[in-house]
Amino acid sequence: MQELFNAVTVSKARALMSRHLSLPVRAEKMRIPSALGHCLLDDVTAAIDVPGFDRATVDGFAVRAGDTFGASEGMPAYLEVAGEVLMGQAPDVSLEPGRAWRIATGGMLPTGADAVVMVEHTEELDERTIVVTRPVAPGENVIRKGEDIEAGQLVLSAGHRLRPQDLGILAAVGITEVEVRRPLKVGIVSTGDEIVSPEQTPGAGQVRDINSYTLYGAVLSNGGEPILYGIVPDRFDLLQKKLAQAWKENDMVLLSGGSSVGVRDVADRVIQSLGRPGVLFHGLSIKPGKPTVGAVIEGKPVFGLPGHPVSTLVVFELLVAPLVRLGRYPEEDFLEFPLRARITRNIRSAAGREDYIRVKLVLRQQELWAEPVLGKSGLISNLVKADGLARISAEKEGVEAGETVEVKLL
Ligand SMILES: Nc1nc2c(c(=O)[nH]1)N[C@H]1C(S)=C(S)[C@@H](COP(=O)(O)OP(=O)(O)OC[C@H]3O[C@@H](n4cnc5c(N)ncnc54)[C@H](O)[C@@H]3O)O[C@H]1N2
Ligand code: MOO
Repeated sequence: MQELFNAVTVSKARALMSRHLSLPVRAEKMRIPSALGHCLLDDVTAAIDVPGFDRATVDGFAVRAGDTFGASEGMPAYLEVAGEVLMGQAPDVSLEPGRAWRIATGGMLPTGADAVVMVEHTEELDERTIVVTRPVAPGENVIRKGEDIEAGQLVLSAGHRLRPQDLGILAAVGITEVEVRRPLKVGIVSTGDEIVSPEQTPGAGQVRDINSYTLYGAVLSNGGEPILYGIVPDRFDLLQKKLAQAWKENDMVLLSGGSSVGVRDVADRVIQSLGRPGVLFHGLSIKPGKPTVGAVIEGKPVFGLPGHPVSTLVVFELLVAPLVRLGRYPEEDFLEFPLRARITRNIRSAAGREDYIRVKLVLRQQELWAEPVLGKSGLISNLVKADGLARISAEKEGVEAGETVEVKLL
């Protein structure tokens, strides 16, 4: 059979693209709540200890641990209640031996105290005396000064994408504004004489534009700024004009449809006409997603993604998402398919081609199983049913039921 594409592997495609890519790094100052999902440009170092003092992790009594050693129900330790720690204030006197201070969770330990006895392990004999029925070790029920974060410590590294807990640590060290990488602008174009916008009622032979919207969502959820350029008929001149505009106005361009080898598939030639070095590969040795065009035009990536909705999104995950997220492809050892699940049925694949199977994840007897969602790559419902993508490597001719596969959540 005639081979229509000169297909390359995903890693070869990445290497070809990387050689010519030059995505800009633009800085933007952002207040911490809105910086969520953005990438830090600089390392963040703590200027202070967090917490700035030893604090209780339980409600009870601040004590010298030594005063409780050997305490038991039968032989409790007797301690004099000398004061009460007020929240948000430093105790004004230190704790003398044989004494205890009432303290609430989060309160500051008086100097001299090195542990907290839980209120459940005490009994109040009278206003001023407690008995302690269990010993505490030094440091027990206490978060020590600097235990969370030490002054001078690196708390977040440059390039890190901010998650909810990262906003929390920035707040903890008093950094309310950070420099982040401004989202890359990604132009999205759909092509096809049969494609109409979702507002329109499709006539015979027409279908609504799906890919513009899945790609929009995919760019946004990877931290990019998507811009829709609408639907262009399969005509070289019209497509060239639209792509040239999208290329000029963005850092990256995604075209979906027209990437195969049919008479109306003009993606390859149009992209090639935009500038240098141009198309770097046409064809990926994967399924679905084979008819993919990858190009770089003066440092900016331009992709011709296959028109089938599943294929578009699979190729986006493999080749576009890392660029939107990081501005480059990750190192070889980066875990892109971090989950491991057992496949519920036999799946055949051809050697020499990576297969990406849509899967639903199910828990069976505490084990994670991946149930293939079967169906053609032209079916969007197929992707909606799936929780993730399972990868079958190029060396394999399939997987057998029960075999472990690598999965990435979608
Ligand atoms: N002779 C061959 N034919 C095809 C091959 C092949 O190797 N030899 N590959 C098939 C595969 S695999 C795919 S994937 C498609 C890719 O085709 P194109 O990228 O050229 O895309 P189109 O032909 O324009 O469209 C394919 C399909 O997808 C629908 N489509 C396109 N854009 C959208 C959109 N924005 N929203 C919803 N649906 C869209 C389009 O109507 C077609 O049904 O080629 C196979 N053919
Ligand atoms: O490779 Mo196609 O991209 O199966 O639908």
